[in-house]
Amino acid sequence: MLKSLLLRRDLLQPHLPQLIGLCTRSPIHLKSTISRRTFCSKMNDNIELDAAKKLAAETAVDQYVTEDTKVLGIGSGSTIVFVVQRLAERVWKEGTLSELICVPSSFQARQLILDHNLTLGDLDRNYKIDVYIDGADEVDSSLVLIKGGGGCLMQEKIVASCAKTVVIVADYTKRSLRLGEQWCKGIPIEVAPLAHVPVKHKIEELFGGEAQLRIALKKAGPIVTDNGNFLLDWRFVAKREYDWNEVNKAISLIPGVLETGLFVNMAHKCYFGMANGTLKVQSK
Ligand SMILES: O=C(CO)[C@H](O)[C@H](O)COP(=O)(O)O
Repeated sequence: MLKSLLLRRDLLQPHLPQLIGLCTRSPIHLKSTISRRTFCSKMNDNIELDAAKKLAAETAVDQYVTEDTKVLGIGSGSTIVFVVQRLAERVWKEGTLSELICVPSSFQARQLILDHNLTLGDLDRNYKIDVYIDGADEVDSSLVLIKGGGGCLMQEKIVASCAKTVVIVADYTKRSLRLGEQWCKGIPIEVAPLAHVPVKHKIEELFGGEAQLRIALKKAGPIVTDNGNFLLDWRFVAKREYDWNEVNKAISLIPGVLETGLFVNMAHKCYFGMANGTLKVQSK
């Protein structure tokens, strides 16, 4: 039928505009146009986000890592990749920072240090850290951080606590006035596996909201941290006023809680790469 129609082009010709209109308006066509557009705008968002991360990361490295920096703590996440790349450039292309030792805060950070041929340190030998650079999931106006979206909060907090200066690098989506404005996945809390249910209920009773066990995507069951523990993501009550210092202390005291993803009074400076290619710096 189609073949015979195509052969009679003379008959089809006058109706072509309507036919084309029909085709372009068909739901399937519309759907694929929309999904192509969504795909493209997601791609653009990612390119913009990566540029913002890179700018924040490179500026922090260039301003905070000098020949006097002997030991540097390396955080975890996607922004940290740009930090390590810039460090490798400084060491291998520019021939500087030859004595720099890097202390990792996770399996990922350790791999990054090794992959870039930087000198790997550890807290046994390098427990005095000059500068710690890390990303964050959200940073409020007082530099209180939510960390642990990538599941590495416990080692991150330990390494950060050994540093004289803690510098945060992030893209513009992490910047907020109040916690919860940007990051809606909750505050990560690392717990001993056998305690995940009692800890969940205690947090909810004390502070409201809901604490959920983090489930793996490509494995059946919960996410297991680098330290062999589970994670709860506590979605607090967004409208409630919390004193994050007090909340952090209270949650840390619950038996079975190993660490919280609330970093209070730890960060000294935060570099945000903005969507328009500029940089915003926030200090204590
Ligand atoms: O806390 C972290 C990992 O546990 C990361 O620093 C945080 O999730 C930010 O990651 P990214 O740089 O990918 O946005």
